[in-house]
Amino acid sequence: MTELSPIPSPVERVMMLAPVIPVLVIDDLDHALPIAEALVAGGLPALEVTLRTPCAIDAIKVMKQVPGAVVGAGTVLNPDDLGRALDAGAEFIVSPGLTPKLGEAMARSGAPILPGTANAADIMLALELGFTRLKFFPAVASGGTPALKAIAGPFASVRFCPTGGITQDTAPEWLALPNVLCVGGSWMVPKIEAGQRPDTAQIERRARAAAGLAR
Ligand SMILES: O=C(O)C(=O)C[C@H](O)[C@H](O)COP(=O)(O)O
Repeated sequence: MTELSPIPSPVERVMMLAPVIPVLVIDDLDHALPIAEALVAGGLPALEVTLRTPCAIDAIKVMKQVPGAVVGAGTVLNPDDLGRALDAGAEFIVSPGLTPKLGEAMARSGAPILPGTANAADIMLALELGFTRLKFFPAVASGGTPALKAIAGPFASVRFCPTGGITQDTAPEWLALPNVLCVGGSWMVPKIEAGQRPDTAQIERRARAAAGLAR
């Protein structure tokens, strides 16, 4: 089994930018810039914009204007989503799960990719496709840290970004695992009610606390 290569792959470089990748649901395009600025100012440069809202693709383009931001797309469900995200300039791609069709398109794209996996079969499909840096989703519901500890046995060369149900308080247990490079989570940016502006001071504070987590 190979250990971590001394030269980090492009996706590993994204994973190492900060201990936490914020997972963002942008409902209003006007929120994209202030949210990205606050997260980057707080020390979280890698931003995952989920393709769950109509303005997500435009939000990726807007956030890329923030100096220091490395903007990726999440909730990439199929090759179409992948194409739209890459056309918008997404610098990394995250999927919640993995299918052969999506996996082959992701491998062909050559982009930095974190395919979603939840169990040994998913991880084996990812390895067949050449991916060794994976999202573990939904992390808590899929067995939490005991699951990822058990996975380290047969899959010693794989490194993960667990996401789903992780908070500022529980992130340290995950970041302490040797097969975890970073975690993903949405807790830095609370849901913004219609008509409200993002509370950028709060977002920056939460980002700074997340960026300060040890790994
Ligand atoms: O949309 C996707 O592509 C996903 O994979 C789901 C997100 O990663 C989680 O929804 C974030 O989880 P929370 O931090 O528990 O909110």
